[in-house]
Amino acid sequence: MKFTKMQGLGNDYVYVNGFEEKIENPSKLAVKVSDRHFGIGSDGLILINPSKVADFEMEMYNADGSRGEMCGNGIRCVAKYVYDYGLTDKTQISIETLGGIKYLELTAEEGKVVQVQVDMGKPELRPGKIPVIAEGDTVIDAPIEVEGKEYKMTGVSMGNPHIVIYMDDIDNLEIEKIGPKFENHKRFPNRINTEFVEVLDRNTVKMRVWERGSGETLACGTGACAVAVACILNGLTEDEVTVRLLGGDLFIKWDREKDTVYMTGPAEIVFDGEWKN
Ligand SMILES: N[C@@H](CCC[C@H](N)C(=O)O)C(=O)O
Repeated sequence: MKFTKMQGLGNDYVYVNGFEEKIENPSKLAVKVSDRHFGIGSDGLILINPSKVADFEMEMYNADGSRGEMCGNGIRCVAKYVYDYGLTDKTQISIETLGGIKYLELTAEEGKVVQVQVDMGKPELRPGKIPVIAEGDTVIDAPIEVEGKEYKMTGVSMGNPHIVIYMDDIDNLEIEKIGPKFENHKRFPNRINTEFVEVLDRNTVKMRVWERGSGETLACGTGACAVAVACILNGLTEDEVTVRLLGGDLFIKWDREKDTVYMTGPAEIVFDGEWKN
């Protein structure tokens, strides 16, 4: 099986061209290839497939083999893959995901994509749609008890489920201890991606993420969008936010008139390879 290892701000996946390769059990393959000792090493697996309703389809799996509806860093890499490897010559493309069809604008230099802007769509705030078990129409600054401690969460779906938790010092957070407690908390029927956030100023925030199905990653695109939406809803930032992640910065804008979120960031190819297993 031919594959390409790609990363967006260090959030790395194994990409397989579904036009050429037929994968029988992608969930099982995701677990194998993601292993950083016995596999290729990645946060998961992404298949790039033909689509009947868009230019391409992105089929995304986490490192534990579970399916993710959307992947912000992954979708920018899919855009780079299809352009750089000649599957399209368009710089405006659409990609079908389980979280809806996304529209992307590619910036290319000397025939290679260097940056991608993604229209990530409308943030979903209704608890039942995220899903979060909660009373009311939204989950904004709402209490949640984890391991005997009360936190305040804001819930947002960007096609996949997120909660945002504000903290003073995320650098010293023992995320591998607390992350799984949020991920598997009984109030999240589909588990949850959790972003831990420090607000730096009205246009800049810093975050770490514990991803559903993959653990701590260096960046999460849908997570950065959820964080920007949460910060704006909580009155902490303006509508344009630079989100500082462990792997680098993402630029997020919530266009309130169109009620859509734009994410801009890089995508890179690490290497091509052949999987023999
Ligand atoms: N890293 C991704 C999100 C991947 C899916 C997520 N773990 C889930 O299960 O929803 C991103 O960049 O958005």
